[in-house]
Amino acid sequence: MALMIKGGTVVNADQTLKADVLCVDGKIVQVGADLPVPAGAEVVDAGGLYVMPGGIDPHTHMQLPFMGTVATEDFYTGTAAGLAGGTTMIIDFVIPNPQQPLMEAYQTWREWAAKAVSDYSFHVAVTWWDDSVGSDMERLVKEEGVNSFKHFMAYKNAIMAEDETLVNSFSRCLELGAMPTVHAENGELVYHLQRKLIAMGLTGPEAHPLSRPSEVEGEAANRAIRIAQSLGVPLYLVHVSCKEAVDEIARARHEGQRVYGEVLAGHLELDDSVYRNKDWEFAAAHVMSPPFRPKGHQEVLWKALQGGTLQTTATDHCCFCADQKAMGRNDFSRIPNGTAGVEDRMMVLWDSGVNSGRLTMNEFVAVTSTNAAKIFNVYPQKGSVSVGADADIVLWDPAASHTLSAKTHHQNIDFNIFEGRTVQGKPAYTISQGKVVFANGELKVERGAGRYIKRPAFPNIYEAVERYNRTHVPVPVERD
Ligand SMILES: NC(=O)NCCC(=O)O
Ligand SMILES: [Zn+2]
Ligand SMILES: [Zn+2]
Repeated sequence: MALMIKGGTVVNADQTLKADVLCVDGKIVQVGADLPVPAGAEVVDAGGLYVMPGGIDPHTHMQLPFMGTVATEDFYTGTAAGLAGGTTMIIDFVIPNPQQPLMEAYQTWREWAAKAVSDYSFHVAVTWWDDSVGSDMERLVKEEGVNSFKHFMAYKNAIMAEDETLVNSFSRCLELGAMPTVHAENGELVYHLQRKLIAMGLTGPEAHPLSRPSEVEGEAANRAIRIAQSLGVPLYLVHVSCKEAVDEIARARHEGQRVYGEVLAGHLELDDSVYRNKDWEFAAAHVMSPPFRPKGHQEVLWKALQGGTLQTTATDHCCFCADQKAMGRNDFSRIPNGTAGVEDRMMVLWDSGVNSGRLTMNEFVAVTSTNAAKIFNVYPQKGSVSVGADADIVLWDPAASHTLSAKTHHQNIDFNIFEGRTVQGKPAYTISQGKVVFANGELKVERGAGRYIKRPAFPNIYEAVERYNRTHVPVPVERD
């Protein structure tokens, strides 16, 4: 099946050029000026549009069982919503219960994800430790194409990884050529502050950010970074939300450590005043962790993204509706944590990033797609409009505007944290595996068309990591 994208402007992370793009059987086979249209090819007129790599959201939680309920967005509805927003690949998370074998959890998530309509991949969480976990990590890397492992430093009495687990798992990641990632919040402190606030009579959503102040994230970010430094392993911090964590990443990078950071569209745009809204449901709908931060942190995050301290953008898409949020009516610590955004991320990033002059179009592509593809080692199969790449493409209309709203979005949730915001710049067409799956506001998706994408271990930074570690092996002092 051939698809010709005619007359557009190709925008990659490294260059912009006027070119046609020919896709055959799901791959890009030609990029160049005035390409002839093969007989029988479908033609899409990209005049006035930017032809960019489809977005990669490296942090989603479709149908996650969490805090006594299950996220409403599943792999079918969630990947469809992603396509409507120009995101053609997600990296979701397998999260085993403590003591559950990693392979068993992985198989469960693979079954759940079989209905996805766009390509997807998995990070696997390490929530506990013994030798069998290390063996399963090896199988996941070598047989299943998993090259990143997640560690929740928060959620005590549930999925929190203790320091012992972090040290063992990070070391195993180094041996296997995988990337350790962390949700950086000091779970012990969060637990303590939650109990203290409730004892003081603060039971509403306004207490949520007070139980997880930015120093709680800064401490955990520093701890994870220092553990990674001691072991000589690279590290990726998910949903970096505050100045304290940015400062730790900047310092580590300044000192030559390979540390990467992700920021969520929500953390860039919203502040913690949402939790003090008089409407309980509105405030609870914003409960996610780390929480939205006091005014000032957003600009720090934007500068860190612009300056390269943070490299990727994500959503942490994790949908809970009003009836689920109501589980925490009398105790904010029981409000299921999570907000949506997989459909909105690219539009918000374009509007606040490119339209404001914070990001060039090429930088936009880097932070919404290419950098994630590189860090998680699927580049240039993903994250690039180039010959040989997967034909996952978004045709972006910079002139069109769109109002983000729960009334019109495709996300399976009754709330939108960007409700009512009108953005300029949106996908006119989304192409997945060489097929038009979203055009002029209409989705044309096929249940199960999404493929599981294997991500090989030892991304190219590992060449340098291993060489560096080899030249820093301690040697015993020779004595008589
Ligand atoms: N972020 C959030 O509040 N929910 C999903 C789980 C996580 O990523 O921490
Ligand atoms: Zn998290
Ligand atoms: Zn998450």
